[in-house]
Amino acid sequence: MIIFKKIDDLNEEEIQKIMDRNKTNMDNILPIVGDILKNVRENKDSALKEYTKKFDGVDIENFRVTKEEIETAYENVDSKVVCSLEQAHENIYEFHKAQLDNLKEWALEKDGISTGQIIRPIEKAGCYVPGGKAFYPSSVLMTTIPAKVAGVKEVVVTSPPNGTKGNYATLVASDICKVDSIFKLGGAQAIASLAYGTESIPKVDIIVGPGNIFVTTAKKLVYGEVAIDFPAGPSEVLIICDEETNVDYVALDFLAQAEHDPNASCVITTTSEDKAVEIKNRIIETAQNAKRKEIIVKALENSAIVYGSLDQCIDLSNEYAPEHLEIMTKNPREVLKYINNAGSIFLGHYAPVPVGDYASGTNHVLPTSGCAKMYSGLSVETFIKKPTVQELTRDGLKSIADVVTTIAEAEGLYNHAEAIKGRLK
Ligand SMILES: NC(=O)c1ccc[n+]([C@@H]2O[C@H](COP(=O)([O-])OP(=O)(O)OC[C@H]3O[C@@H](n4cnc5c(N)ncnc54)[C@H](O)[C@@H]3O)[C@@H](O)[C@H]2O)c1
Ligand SMILES: N[C@H](CO)Cc1c[nH]c[nH+]1
Ligand SMILES: [Zn+2]
Repeated sequence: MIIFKKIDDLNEEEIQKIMDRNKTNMDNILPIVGDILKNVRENKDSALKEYTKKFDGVDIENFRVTKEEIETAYENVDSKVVCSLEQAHENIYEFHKAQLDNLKEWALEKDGISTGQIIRPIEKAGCYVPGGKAFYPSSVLMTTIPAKVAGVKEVVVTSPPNGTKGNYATLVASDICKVDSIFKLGGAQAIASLAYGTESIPKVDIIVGPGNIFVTTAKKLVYGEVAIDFPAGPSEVLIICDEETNVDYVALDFLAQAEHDPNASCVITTTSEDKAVEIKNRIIETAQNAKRKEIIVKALENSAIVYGSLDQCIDLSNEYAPEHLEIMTKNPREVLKYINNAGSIFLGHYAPVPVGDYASGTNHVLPTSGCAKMYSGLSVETFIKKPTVQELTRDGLKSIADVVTTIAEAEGLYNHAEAIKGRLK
């Protein structure tokens, strides 16, 4: 645990340490990822093969998953898993369909000037599905369902090959989601291939999905060449507690996030020192016998428990802008009124993050490392463009002509002014 302290006693360095969570030293990562991007851009499939051998230990001839591989995947996945993926699909689809239904085209009409916004999907989306320290068939659902609901024509998935057999449940989830193509390819090289295109991998218009530091850095570096969703790196949770909070639940939820990655981070804020001590002891005790203990112990090092007034807890949470925020206080809806920055918010004692990770319907691809200050999680809107439209009658043009020509001439752009004047002669 990096910090266990009263909020009032935190110095600037300690606050910064909490806000920085797991910030990896980018001096080491940037050159590695930069080289990967350059190599893939220049050498395409041959570079992809080289990196897949180097980082995933797999010799690969064909990146594209075949029909036969999908059939084999179904044979190897428990029918209960298939059913659960289908049920989760239903809930996630329903939630995202509601997002689409609430996205409206609209128009304004004023003095012969009609303006408005229309809605159009992005045409090609690449969905990155992680597969390093854990498998993420659920991320197939979370990335491809909103794309499909938005009306994206071509939705492709890439995920690390994980041995020659691939990750069966990821393939099954992709089939359930009617993904157009699936590729056995992970890491920064997968992001590069989707950004630039190779002999095997199509260039896309937007790349979305979570991933480790290599994947997230690659996404940031190809931004501009393609659209990206936002940085969705190592998982994090901040839990706001008070005297009423059940400490067992806090410990469980802490571990559920920590098990994702040694770089995952968890912050607990609570209203008294006694409660903070109780929570700390319970977390340490629970971690002792936890599965995936090795990862959890490392993630604990990126974590903090702090205590102060409820207002201070809320302020700290807003400043931290967590990927997931759990409010396990007496009146969570009251606290919610003051929350400004969080990727996804879980209220009360019976809404642990894993329900949103898998099946309640909300999306689990969420901004990390403070990006919830400026981004929302993945949604149908991520895959939607909103071109503006205008149409003017002659009278409409007349009514606005003076304003337009005056500003155009003030900018020295006389031909802009003429485009108006020439029509009204
Ligand atoms: N924020 C979100 O919405 C969200 C959702 C789900 C998961 N996650 C996070 O996604 C991450 C998944 O990470 P992961 O590692 O399990 O899977 P991953 O697929 O992101 O990364 C695995 C790939 O990383 C590459 N790689 C590994 N070591 C490398 C090295 N030394 N140099 C270059 N490339 C290397 C390999 O190519 C490998 O295929 C976790 O941090 C998890 O917390 C975030
Ligand atoms: N908690 C992760 C987002 O940080 C999402 C996830 C997928 N599977 C399990 N959990
Ligand atoms: Zn999770």
